[in-house]
Amino acid sequence: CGGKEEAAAPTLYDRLGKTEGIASIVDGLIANVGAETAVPNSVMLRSHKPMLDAVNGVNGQAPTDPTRLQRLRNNFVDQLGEATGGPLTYKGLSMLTAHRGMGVTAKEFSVWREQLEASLNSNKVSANDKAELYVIIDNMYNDVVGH
Ligand code: HEM
Repeated sequence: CGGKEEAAAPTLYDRLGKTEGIASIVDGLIANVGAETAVPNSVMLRSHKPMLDAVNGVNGQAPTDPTRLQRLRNNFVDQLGEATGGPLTYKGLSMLTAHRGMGVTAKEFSVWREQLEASLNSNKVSANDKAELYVIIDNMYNDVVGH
């Protein structure tokens, strides 16, 4: 070596491509969830309808909260950017508070996780890095499901 500083091992945040890579994963997840809400017998539509209605407007009415999805997206990027060891700071609600009143079911969680998996695959995240991210995600299961 000989340098003054050892290079720190890359964090999961680094390996996912830093903020840009995480944003791409989150945008893919959101696109996949959005597409799933449009299929017949969608599993995700029930829980997401209030947000979709607020963003899109109902029956030709103006949207009541056009930036709601964008706020969720930015909060999610911050949350993962922090949880994977990056320099971002999550400023959103706790997972329990964010999902309270939604009554998210185990089935809904598992379909949501499939949308995440598809985004991780299209972003070419390695099996190892996916496993590490799923530890973080699955730790939140009890705060997300059943409230
Ligand atoms: C571990 C898994 C999950 C994580 C990490 C997560 C993360 C988040 C985050 C960060 C927010 C925004 C909180 C805020 O803005 O303060 C949020 C909101 C939301 N989540 Fe999740 N979520 C997860 C699972 C789910 C599942 C399984 C569903 C439904 C099937 C779901 C539906 C929603 C909806 C509908 C909102 C929001 C919002 C609104 O009304 O604006 N989430 N989630």
